[in-house]
Amino acid sequence: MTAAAPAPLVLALPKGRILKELRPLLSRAGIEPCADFRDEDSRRLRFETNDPSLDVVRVRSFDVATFVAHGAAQIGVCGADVLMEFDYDQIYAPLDLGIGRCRVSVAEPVATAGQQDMGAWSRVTVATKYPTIAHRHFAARGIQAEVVHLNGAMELAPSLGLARLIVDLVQTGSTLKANGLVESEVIASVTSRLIVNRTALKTQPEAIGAWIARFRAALEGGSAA
Ligand SMILES: Nc1ncnc2c1ncn2[C@@H]1O[C@H](COP(=O)(O)OP(=O)(O)OP(=O)(O)O)[C@@H](O)[C@H]1O
Ligand SMILES: O=P(O)(O)OC[C@H]1O[C@H](OP(=O)(O)OP(=O)(O)O)[C@H](O)[C@@H]1O
Repeated sequence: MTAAAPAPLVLALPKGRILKELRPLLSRAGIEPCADFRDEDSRRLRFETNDPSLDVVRVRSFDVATFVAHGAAQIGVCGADVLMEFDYDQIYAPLDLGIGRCRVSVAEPVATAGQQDMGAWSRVTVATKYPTIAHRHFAARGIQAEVVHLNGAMELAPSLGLARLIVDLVQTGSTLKANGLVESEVIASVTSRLIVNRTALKTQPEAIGAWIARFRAALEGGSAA
């Protein structure tokens, strides 16, 4: 009797902007998801690849970290912003993929920028989808952040009286500008990372180590397939 093939490893990929930038790197790493993966209308969430030992799942960027932290996916790609927000100890991030380059910043209305001394504040209202990062950032300055948790369109919050400041991602700055805001402080630089589940890496070091090596080779410009 032949032994059953081991279950494929699961690679969690974020839908949205990172995925677009990631496609060439996936190809260089020799990963070709099945045709449905490219079909944005497909309702499938899990896809086979050209390698029977690897399946891909397509989830929201924040959820990539959750799937990998819990070992539901063994490997993933997500932004350093997401890793900072959750700080999961089960996640090991061995590679900076150099894509999804942006920063997590504080922004405020351009009309009142620089007019107030933040050092004198004890509290501030902040709209963000990064409550932990915001709390930590302002706490380090002795300011208690009262966070209004939004999932998008943070830029509307100051003008509509929801919060004084926002903490959000900035790349070109055009979203801030279009909404009358200005970047006042950079909290951290962000790129996307390859992440792996620590337990999976311990129990399947060869298989997962080989995928890390393939991504590393792909980054260095060679084809790893
Ligand atoms: N303007 C940007 N420029 C570069 N990278 C960005 C930018 N905005 C977000 N990112 C990176 O892409 C990741 C996903 O972005 P975001 O949370 O906006 O999701 P999305 O691509 O809009 O898709 P979804 O909201 O459906 O998950 C972020 O965690 C961040 O690392
Ligand atoms: O500095 P910029 O180049 O303007 O980029 C910044 C914008 O990009 C991200 O939003 P995204 O486009 O992903 O929309 P969403 O967060 O509403 O999904 C981020 O939340 C900012 O709104």
